[in-house]
Amino acid sequence: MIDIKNLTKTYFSKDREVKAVDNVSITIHDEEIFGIVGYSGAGKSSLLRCINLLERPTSGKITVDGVDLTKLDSKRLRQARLKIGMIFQHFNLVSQKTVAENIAFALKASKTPKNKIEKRVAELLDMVGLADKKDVYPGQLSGGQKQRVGIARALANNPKVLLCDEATSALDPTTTKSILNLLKKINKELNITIIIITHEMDVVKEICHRMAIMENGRIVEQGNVYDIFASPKEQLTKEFIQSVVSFDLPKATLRLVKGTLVKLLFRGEVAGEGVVSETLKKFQINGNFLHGSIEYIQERPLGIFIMELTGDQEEINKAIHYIEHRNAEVEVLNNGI
Ligand SMILES: Nc1ncnc2c1ncn2[C@@H]1O[C@H](COP(=O)(O)OP(=O)(O)OP(=O)(O)O)[C@@H](O)[C@H]1O
Repeated sequence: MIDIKNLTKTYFSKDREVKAVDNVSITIHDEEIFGIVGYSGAGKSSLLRCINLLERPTSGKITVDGVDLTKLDSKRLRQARLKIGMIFQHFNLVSQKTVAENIAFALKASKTPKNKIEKRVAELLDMVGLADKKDVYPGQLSGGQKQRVGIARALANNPKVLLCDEATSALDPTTTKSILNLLKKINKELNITIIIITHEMDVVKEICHRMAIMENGRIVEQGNVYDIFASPKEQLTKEFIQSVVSFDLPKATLRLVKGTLVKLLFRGEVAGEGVVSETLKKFQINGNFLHGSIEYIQERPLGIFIMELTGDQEEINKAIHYIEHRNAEVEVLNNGI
C-alpha cells in the first residue's frame, strides 16, 4: 500500500515560490491501477516524482508498505527505489546503448551478478514483445517500441510499483492502446501496483480502477473510475469526462425541444433501452432519443441517454419516477418547457 499524507511540494526560486503540490493525501491499494488526471501545470509530475523521492517533498509523508520513504537515509532510499519502477513520456533511453544494454543498465545498478544479466534481459524483452530487437539502438525503434524498452527497464528489478509519467502522451491512439494493454497485463500477471499520471481521460477510462483529479496542486475529487464517470461531482471532473463522453446538443436541436428534456443514466447491467421503451408504453407518452451512448468502463456498461418526452405532463412525471424506481438516474434538463 502507498499512503501519501498531507504532501506538499514547493519550489523556491530567486523571485518566487510555486506550491506545485498542496496538501495532497491519497491511499493507493496493492495491485490497483490508479490514475491522476489534470491539465498541464496541475502538479501531477511533481506529485509522481515525490512518490519515489526523485523530488523531495517540502512536507508530508510517503509510506510504501509501512516504510516512510522521507525518513530513509540515502542507502536505504536507493534500495527502496529499486522496488519502484518508472516510465516516462519521452522514454529516457540512452541513445548510444543498444536495447539490451539499456535494460542491463538497471540490473547493473542493482548489482545483479553478471552471469544473470543476459538471461534476465532476454526474459524482459520477451515479456514486452521485443525479443528480436535486443541489439538494435533506440533510434531505430518506433515510439511504442521505445516505450516497451522503457517498461522492460522499469521492470528489471522486479518492482512492486510502476510509476507512469504521461507514458502514452507521445504515442498515436493505436500504439497507446497496445501500451495500455501491456500495462494491464503487467498489473494482472505480475501483481504490480501502477500509478499513471495523464491529461487524457481516455487512458483512465481504459485502464484505471480508481482515480484522482488534480488542479492547482490539490486533489479536487477522487474515487472509483466507474462512479466518477457515472456521477462526477466537481466542475473540473465534468469537463474531463466530457472530453470522452460529450452530450452537448446543438443549439438548433435544443430550440426544437418542446417537451421534457431528460438525461437518463443506467449503471451496470440494467438494459437502458428496454426500460425506456417499456416505460413509454406503460405511461402512454412519447420519447425521442436525442443523444446517447453506452460506455464500457472496466468492462461494465454505463448507459447515458438524452431524450425528449412528450405527452401528458402528469404521466411524464410518473414515468420519470418509474424509471428512477428501475435503478436509473434521471435528470430533468429543462423542466418541461
Ligand atoms: N523544478 C521546478 N522549479 C520550479 N517550478 C516548477 C518545477 N517543476 C514544476 N514547477 C512548477 O510547478 C507547477 C506544477 O508543475 P508539474 O510539472 O508538476 O505539473 P503537471 O501537472 O505535471 O504539468 P505538465 O503535464 O505540464 O508537466 C507548475 O506551475 C510548474 O511550473
